[in-house]
Amino acid sequence: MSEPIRVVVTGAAGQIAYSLLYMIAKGDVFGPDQAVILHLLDIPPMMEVLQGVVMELADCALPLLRGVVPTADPAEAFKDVSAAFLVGAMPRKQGMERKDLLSANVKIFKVQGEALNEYAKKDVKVLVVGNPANTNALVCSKYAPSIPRENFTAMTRLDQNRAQAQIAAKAGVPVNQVYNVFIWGNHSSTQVPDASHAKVITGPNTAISAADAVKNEAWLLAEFIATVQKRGAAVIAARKMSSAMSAAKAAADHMRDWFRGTEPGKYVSMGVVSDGSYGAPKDVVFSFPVEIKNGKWSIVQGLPINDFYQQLLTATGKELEEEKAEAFSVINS
Ligand SMILES: NC(=O)c1ccc[n+]([C@@H]2O[C@H](COP(=O)([O-])OP(=O)(O)OC[C@H]3O[C@@H](n4cnc5c(N)ncnc54)[C@H](O)[C@@H]3O)[C@@H](O)[C@H]2O)c1
Ligand SMILES: O=C(O)C[C@H](O)C(=O)O
Repeated sequence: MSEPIRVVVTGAAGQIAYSLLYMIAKGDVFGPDQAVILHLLDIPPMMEVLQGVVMELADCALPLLRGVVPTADPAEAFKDVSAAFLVGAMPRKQGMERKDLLSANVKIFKVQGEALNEYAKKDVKVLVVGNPANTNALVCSKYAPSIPRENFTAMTRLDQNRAQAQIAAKAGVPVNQVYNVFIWGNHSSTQVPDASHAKVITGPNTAISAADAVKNEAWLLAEFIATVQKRGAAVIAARKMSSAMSAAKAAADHMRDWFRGTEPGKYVSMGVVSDGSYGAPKDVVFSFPVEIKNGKWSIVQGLPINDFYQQLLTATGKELEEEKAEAFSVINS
C-alpha cells in the first residue's frame, strides 16, 4: 500500500459529490491499493451540511479513506492535492443553456485556479465538472500558470457514456461491448457525439462497426446525436434537478483513466486545451478522443472526419470561442 494521496472535491456538500465521494473513497478511481485523504471544499453556509457528509463517510467504514478535511478555505482545500475534482458551481435549471451559467460560475474558477497555483502539487490533475465545464477549465488554467496546461481538463465523459449506452441499447448488447464512440467540442448542445469510428464487440476476437451493428445509419446521424446532445436537459426536465449519479460516475471514469491509463486502441473523450488538431480553434478547451499512458493524455491523430462531422466540429468550436470571450469579459468587468 503506497502513501495516501490528497484529493480535493469542491461542491462537496452538493448532489454530485454525494455519489462521487463514495466512489473515490472505496477505490474506484485511484485503485484498490491507493489510500486517499479527501479534502472537501464548500461555501461557509454549507458547512453544517458538509458535517453530515463527513459523518456518513466515516460510517461507510472504508479502509482506503485515511483522512477527511472539510473546509470553506480554498488554501486548506487545495494544499498538496494530487487530484482535483472541481464540481462546486451553480447547476442550470429547466429552459437554460449551460452557457447561461457563465456569469454566475466563471469567477469561482478564477479563484480556484489561483488557489491551485499557490497550494496544489505542480503535477495535480484537474477535472472541471461545474458548468460551463470547458470554459471554466480554460479560465482555471489561465490563473494557474505554474501548473502545466495539459493538467486542466473538462468533463465530456458523461456525454460519451450516454452515447455508448444509446448505441448498446440500439444494438441490443451490453454497454461494455461498445467502444470508440466519442465526443468532440463543447459540453453543450453543440457537442458532437461521433459514432463513425465506434465498434461493437461480437465475439472473443471480433468487432463490427456501430453502423453495421445498429443497422440504421439515419438514426446514428440524427436521433442518436440529438438524444446525446439534449440528454442533460431531459434529465433536468424529469428530475427537476441536474444529473448527479451519472455525472459522478463519469467524473470517476475520467480521473481513473487519467491516472491508470486506457487500453490499447480504446479511446476516451476529454476536454483538453486545444492545439488546433482536427481544425479545432486553438486555446479553448475542446473535447477530443484521447489515449492515456503513464498519466499523460495524447489526442488520437489521423481519424478520418467527413464533411458532415467537420461542419459540426466547426460550429462547436465557434461556440467555445464565443464563450471564452464572454468569460474573460465577465472576469474583467
Ligand atoms: N460536465 C458535466 O457533465 C456535468 C454533469 C452534471 C452536472 N454538472 C455541473 O456540476 C455542477 C454541480 O452540480 P451539482 O448537481 O452537484 O450542484 P449542487 O447545487 O447540488 O451542488 C453544488 C455545490 O457547490 C457548492 N459551491 C458553490 N460555490 C462554491 C465555491 N465557490 N466553492 C466550493 N463550493 C461551491 C454549493 O454550495 C453546492 O454545495 C453544476 O454546475 C452542474 O451544472 C456538470
Ligand atoms: O445538463 C446539465 O445542465 C447538467 C450536466 O451538464 C449534464 O449534462 O447532465
